[in-house]
Amino acid sequence: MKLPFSKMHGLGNDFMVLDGISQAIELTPAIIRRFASRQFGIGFNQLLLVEPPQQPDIDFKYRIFNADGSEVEQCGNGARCFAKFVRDKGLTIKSRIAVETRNGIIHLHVEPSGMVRVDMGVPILEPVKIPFKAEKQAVDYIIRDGEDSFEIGAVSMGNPHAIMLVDDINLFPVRQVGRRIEAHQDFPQRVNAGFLQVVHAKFAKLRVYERGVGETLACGTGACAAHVYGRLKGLLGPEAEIKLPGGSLHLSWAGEGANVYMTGPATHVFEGVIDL
Ligand SMILES: N[C@H](CCC[C@H](N)C(=O)O)C(=O)O
Repeated sequence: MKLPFSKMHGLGNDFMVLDGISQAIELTPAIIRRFASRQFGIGFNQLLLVEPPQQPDIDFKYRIFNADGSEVEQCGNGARCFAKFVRDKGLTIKSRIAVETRNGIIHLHVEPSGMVRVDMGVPILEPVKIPFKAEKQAVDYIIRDGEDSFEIGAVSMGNPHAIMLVDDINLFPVRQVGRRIEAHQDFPQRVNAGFLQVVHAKFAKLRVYERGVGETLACGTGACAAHVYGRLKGLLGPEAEIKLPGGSLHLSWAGEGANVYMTGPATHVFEGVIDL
């Protein structure tokens, strides 16, 4: 079977995007891992599968799979690319799109500039819902790993994030520490590990070691979670630019109980066909 796909990215966080509306597609974790391989397949951080909605008044459903084949709840950069994909493919003419993911409904607005503003919903801070093993909800937690202990924030944007403040993201051993946090026993579904350097109240730098992938050039939900943690620590204001290695996102969060808004680009790279 020939499988057409679009290759896209959001600030270098790259995706294989599939239209599961015009064609029925059955994927297994092994197939996803093969497609994700940059030597044996297409190469991507996540695979996005667009499907018909299952709820009324919702335009689409989209499913998200990490390069290791695991299906996850949310993807911020992916949401922006999804919005561009469904419009470019003529699956909708709307510029305001409601989409169902594994863990909630998000609302997208494709602006005239082509930038996409995503309402990512209300961040989840209750440990059991992240999920994260903690006695009670707090701003900061200490997790222990062998001889070491790490101070982190824990936030879910539908998917789990641990965020650590660092002095200089370019000098910090993100991959070594990220790998240990991703697999830490206190996160029963593993976790995305963000490393945040606050420059001032409106600007911060971030690197993310993503669950199921490793370090990526950008992580949209990671930027949302980092902004929330930076706000809770009193270090970031309600509007902030967060710069990742692949580029910058604009974040807006009024505070606890409010929705997080993320604005950024979505880029189409090429169309392809692969043998399934
Ligand atoms: N690795 C993430 C999913 C993709 C998130 C990231 N690519 C984004 O833009 O939010 C997880 O396992 O929860």
